[in-house]
Order: sequence, then C-alpha cells, then structure tokens
Amino acid sequence: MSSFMRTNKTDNYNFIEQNRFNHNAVVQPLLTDLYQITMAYAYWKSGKTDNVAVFDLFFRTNPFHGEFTIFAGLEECLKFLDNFRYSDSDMEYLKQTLDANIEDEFYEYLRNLTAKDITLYAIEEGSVAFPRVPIIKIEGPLIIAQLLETTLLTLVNYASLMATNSARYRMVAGKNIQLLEFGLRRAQGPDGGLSASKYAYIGGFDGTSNVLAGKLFNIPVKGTHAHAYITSFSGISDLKTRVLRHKQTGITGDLLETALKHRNNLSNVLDISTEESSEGELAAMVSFAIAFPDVFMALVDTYDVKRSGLLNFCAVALALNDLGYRAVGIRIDSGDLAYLSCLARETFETIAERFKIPWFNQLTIVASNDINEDTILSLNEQGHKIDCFGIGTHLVTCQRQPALGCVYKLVEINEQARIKLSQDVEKVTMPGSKNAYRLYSTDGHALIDLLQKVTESPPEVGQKVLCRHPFQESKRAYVIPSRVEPLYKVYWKDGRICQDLPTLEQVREKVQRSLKTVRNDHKRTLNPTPYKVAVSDDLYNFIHDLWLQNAPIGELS
Ligand SMILES: Nc1ncnc2c1ncn2[C@@H]1O[C@H](COP(=O)(O)OP(=O)(O)OP(=O)(O)O)[C@@H](O)[C@H]1O
Ligand SMILES: O=P(O)(O)OC[C@H]1O[C@H](OP(=O)(O)OP(=O)(O)O)[C@H](O)[C@@H]1O
Ligand SMILES: O=C(O)c1cccnc1
Ligand SMILES: [Mg+2]
Repeated sequence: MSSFMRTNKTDNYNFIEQNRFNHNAVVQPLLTDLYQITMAYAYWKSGKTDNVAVFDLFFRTNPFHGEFTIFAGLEECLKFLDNFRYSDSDMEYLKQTLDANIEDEFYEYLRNLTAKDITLYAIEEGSVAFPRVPIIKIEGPLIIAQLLETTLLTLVNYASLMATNSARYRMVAGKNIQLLEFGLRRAQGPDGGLSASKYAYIGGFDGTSNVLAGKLFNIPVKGTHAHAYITSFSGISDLKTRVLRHKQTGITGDLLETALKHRNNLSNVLDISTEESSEGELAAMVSFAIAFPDVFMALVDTYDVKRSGLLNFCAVALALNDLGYRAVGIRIDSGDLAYLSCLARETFETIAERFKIPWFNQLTIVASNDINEDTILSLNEQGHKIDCFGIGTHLVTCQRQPALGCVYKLVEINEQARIKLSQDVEKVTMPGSKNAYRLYSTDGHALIDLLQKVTESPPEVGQKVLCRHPFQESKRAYVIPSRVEPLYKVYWKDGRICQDLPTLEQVREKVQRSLKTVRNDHKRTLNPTPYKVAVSDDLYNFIHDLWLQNAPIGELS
C-alpha cells in the first residue's frame, strides 16, 4: 500500500544506533519511591551492606483478558543500570529532604554507589511471557538491588502493556492492514506519549503521528490532516492559488477549474447533487492537493461523507490525475465505518471503470475515531474496505486495562530462600533463585514454561520431565520436549551490558516470531486457553516445605 504523508525514509538518521546508550533524562536514580531510599538507609544502618539478594520481576495475570503478554522495556532497564549514579545535586536534595538524623557516611556510600555488582538476567525483549515466570531476575548487593525496584517496574510495566496491547490490535487487524498510532494528544503525558509510540511500533504498528518518536527511535512517521484544515476554508474565494504544474510536462493547469468540471460530471455518474456538497471543503482539498500533489490524502467526513466529502475528493483526485499525479486516499473519522468504507470503495471502483483509471481501485481508506480491539473485530464481522486504522486513545491509554501489575519480590538473601505468604495462594512468591525453560512440542509450539531451582540440571530434549502446577498438588504432567529453550540470558554483569542488543526493528520482528510459537487457542480474544506455567518436582517440594516452615500454626480456642 502506498505510504501517505510520509517523511522521507531515505533520510535515515539511524537514531537508534546513535542513541543506544544515550539516556532518557527522566530515568535516573531519584525516579523512585521515597521508601526505597529510606530502606536503603535502614539496611545500611543495620549492617546489611554485604548482604546478597535475588529479586524476581514478574506479573501475576495477563492483561486484556488475554493469555499472553509481550515483554518490553529491557533496553531501557539496561541503560538505567549503566547510568545509575547519584549526582551532587541529588545528594543535596536528599540531605535536605530525608530525616536530619541520617549519618553523613550514608550519603558518602550513596554517592559512590553504582550497579556494577548487579547481575541482570532476563528473557529476550519482544518475547511472549507468562504469569509468574520472572521476566527479569536481579542478583547482587541487597541495597542496590532494592534501590532498583521502582524504576525497573516503571520501565517494564507500561512498555510491556503497550507492546501487548498493540500486538493484540495487530492480531485482530491481520497482517495486511496498516496500523498507525495517533495517540500522543490523549496519552498519559509527554513521556507516556513517547513510550506509547515506541512500544506500539514494537508490538506491530507500522508508524506513528508522533514526530519526536520518529526522530528518536527511527519509527516511520505518517499522517493526514485535521478537520481544522477543512473548516478553515469557507468557500472558493478563500483559495489564493489554484494552479499546479503537470508532473511530467511542467505545463501549468488550473486545478480548481478542472476539479469543478469533474465534480459536475461526477455528480451525474454518482447521482449526488453538487448543491449538497461543500464549496469550502472543495477549496480546502484543492489547496491541500496543490501543497502535496504526490501524496494527496483528504479527510472526507467534515460535512457529509456521502454527499460532500467523497464527491469533492474524487473530483480533486481526477483533476490531479489530469495533471499526472496519483492521489493516495481518504480518511473517515466518524459515522458507520463499515458502511462508509464500503461506499467509498464502491465509488472508487465505479470511477476506476468509468474513467479507465485502474489505480482508483487501490485508493487507501483510512479509518479513525475511537477505534479499539472490539471495533476492529466487529468491523471484520460486518465486512469493510478499510486499509488502515489510525488509533489513539484506546491504544495508548490501554483503556481496557491501564496497568500490567508487574511486581518485584525478594526471593533469596545470602543464599537463603525467602517466601512471601498470602491468604491468596496465587500471590505466594516462588522462593529461591530459579531458572526458566520453555518446552516445545514437535510442531514447534510452546507447550509449557518450567521453573526450576538453579541447582537443578536443565530439562533435556526427548527426556520425560515432570511438570507440576506450583500450588495444586494433583495437577501435574509429563512432558517430552522436542526443544528446550533456556529463557534467561545475562544482560548486565560486572558493570556493563554483556549482550549485543537488538535494534527496535529486530525486537518488533521478535514479537511476531515469538507469537507464532504460541498456539491459537492461547491467543484468541474470547475465552483463550491459559498457557501452562509449571515448576519442577524439586522446586514444588522446596516451595511447599518452606511454606510449611513459615506459615504460623494457629490455635483454636
Ligand atoms: N460499523 C461499525 N461497527 C462498530 N462500531 C463502529 C462502526 N462504525 C463506527 N464505529 C464506532 O462507533 C463509535 C461511533 O462514535 P460516535 O458515537 O462518537 O459517533 P461519531 O460517528 O463520531 O459521531 P459524530 O459525527 O457525532 O462525531 C466509534 O467508537 C467508532 O469507532
Ligand atoms: O479517536 P482516537 O482513537 O483517539 O484517534 C485519534 C483521534 O484524534 C483526532 O481527533 P481530534 O478530534 O482530536 O482531531 P481532529 O480534528 O483531527 O479530528 C483524530 O481525528 C482521531 O479521531
Ligand atoms: O494524521 C492524522 O490523521 C492524525 C494524527 C493525530 C491524531 N489524529 C489524526
Ligand atoms: Mg475525532
């Protein structure tokens, strides 16, 4: 499909490469909750500086009533670790703000603190992830590991939610529909808007209207125009220029005059009275076509799609054709999008045949206006002729579920496993440092994710492995994997990023590859089948022994 109103893609600044290790200035050690720093002092004061901790970062339920999540935000977490250093002004601020009794040596300690003793394990960015399987595991000195919590969570939660949301839109739209993110104006602030554009692209959108996101992340930027442009013209007299040079011959033509001629003719062909169509709209379209004759795209719903917008658009497109240009298409932003898109396509087909202009059939129809996953599903059911959806509010605010709910839990300290009990079994943490594996079937589908104690040897291809439900004793299964994928890689160790990080484009491809390994019944929108997450027999027994040791025995009286 032709790309409309697009910036010059050959001007490839490759900002991703240049900015890989540049840092989002907002992401800094003070972007945290106060209690992390007060805990750090209390840990320090109680002599826990040398304690070594393991924290798991994971979510408990998939968003949007789905059964999968896309993990995103890893690169930003790594940049954060790389830049973790309190500045002099941070220290001053903390000294003024925290309890006056805090000893000066603690500030000295903080001033010299970096993430060099931390090891970060993670699953690949863009991978499908499932509840309770840690997506990031942090090992290292307790104080710094604790201080990372809030920032890592804020970097992963929204990124993963957005990537998942956009991947879901991509799934319902199918691969042949163009998806554009139009959400900046409705996003949760400027930083939310930028993140939304970035992670929408990772999740499968084709472009964004957000120009800064285009510049920073090398995402294609695209767009049409607003109703304001159309309504700023009240009639033909508003047109200051009406001429355009022929694309090939360079001879000047009067675009307005030609468009008016075509409009009269079309009014008969399409059986629409010119009386009902807006002159202001025609003038606006002519002027936009003069400005962008090669990529002319027009908003057709300002007054009435059927009686005005379509007629005016087709008249201007035919006039452009006379001058050697091909129009790109229309945007519909209100009304019944199924009906209006079909009407527009029929009109284009009639004109293509009548005037022997085959490309008129292929004009792009963009639809916008409060689109969400359900609207797309419903439009698919009804039948529509939309080529491209422009989606803002529902996408970027994740209106259906505005937070993912990733948590960061201590699972081990000084090689002693820790468990957090809860009345709610689902909320009991999985103690100890663990490894995670994805086991695949012969047909290449992911069967189950298996958590083991790090001391266990990994499952082997062709060997039967007992997979147990972490909490329900009777739920277990033997699995003979055809492939075993260790889910964790070390991404940060000894003070540096220790993997070649993928580009945004590669992460975007990874999302689609990873989703392909997930069975369709896990991905369907209505009542999807839960994907199984299991623990090894050893880990099962370990969890339950520790649970018993830690659960107080009540007394009935
Ligand atoms: N054929 C359709 N099937 C299901 N939903 C649709 C269809 N066409 C449009 N929609 C959705 O219905 C809603 C219509 O919004 P709304 O009630 O604000 O009407 P509108 O067309 O925008 O009206 P107005 O002209 O007053 O702006 C939007 O969320 C839109 O995405
Ligand atoms: O509906 P969303 O999914 O949030 O998509 C973005 C919306 O933003 C624009 O409307 P707006 O009324 O802000 O400006 P306009 O005058 O360009 O229509 C656009 O026309 C879409 O309707
Ligand atoms: O380019 C567009 O059509 C656009 C951009 C942002 C919001 N709504 C529409
Ligand atoms: Mg609107």
